[in-house]
Amino acid sequence: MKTTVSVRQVSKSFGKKTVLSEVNLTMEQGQIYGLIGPSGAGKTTLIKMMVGMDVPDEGAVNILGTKMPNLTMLQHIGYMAQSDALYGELTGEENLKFFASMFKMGKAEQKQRISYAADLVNLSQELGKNVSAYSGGMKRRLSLAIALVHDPSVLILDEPTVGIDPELRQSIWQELTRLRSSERKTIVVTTHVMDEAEKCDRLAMVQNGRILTEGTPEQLKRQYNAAGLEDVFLQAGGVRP
Ligand SMILES: Nc1ncnc2c1ncn2[C@@H]1O[C@H](COP(=O)(O)OP(=O)(O)OP(=O)(O)O)[C@@H](O)[C@H]1O
Repeated sequence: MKTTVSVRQVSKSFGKKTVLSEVNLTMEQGQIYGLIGPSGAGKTTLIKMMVGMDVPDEGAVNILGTKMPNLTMLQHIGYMAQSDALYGELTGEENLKFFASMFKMGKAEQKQRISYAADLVNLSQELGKNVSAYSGGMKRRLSLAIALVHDPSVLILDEPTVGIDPELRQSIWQELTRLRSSERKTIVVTTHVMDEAEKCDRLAMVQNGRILTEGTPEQLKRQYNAAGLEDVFLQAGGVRP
């Protein structure tokens, strides 16, 4: 197995508040890796370090063997932030073209990738509309399409399915699973939804900037003798005995 994302002894504070404390994680090619934990646990801060938008005070994050932040790595990383960074006055298609143009891609490939990404999130029929007229769910879908448009080998998705209806959520997860299995992508995803956590190959439970526990969903349930992941989480966090 090839390690694609490596987080080593990462600590981070904002002022006096310690947000991450000696975090170690290893993610591999062909793996969906879930980060779960309560609001404010430090998941987004960790993800921003993977993307290179923030730097650790201590420790290091490596993506595909390269220490982050590193601008050239952006070609290999697809990032979907928690809040959508879209141009409202442009159409969906223009947004996709704009982001695609930042990457090395021929015209024909760009067209094919835009059509694939828009199809995947079921937006093909809406691409001509200005994004300011999109619903919240449509904006999330467009953000996901943008994260995928340059065919990155590492996908980092911060709560990708918030505001997306159950049917599309299911088809997005089907596609994430296919990208993992057929294209051997590494997919890092944060979620608050336990049935999405069940679909991950491995999970890390984050609380107060520390990794409480880590493993496959099955391992975690066995370790805590729990029926479901929610129970594991409550036990690991000391909420339930
Ligand atoms: N730039 C910043 N300056 C100061 N504090 C920050 C900054 N960014 C994050 N924090 C704080 O760090 C803590 C962790 O935030 P983070 O966004 O990483 O949590 P999270 O686990 O992603 O939460 P959620 O599930 O709600 O997205 C919070 O207390 C937050 O207020």
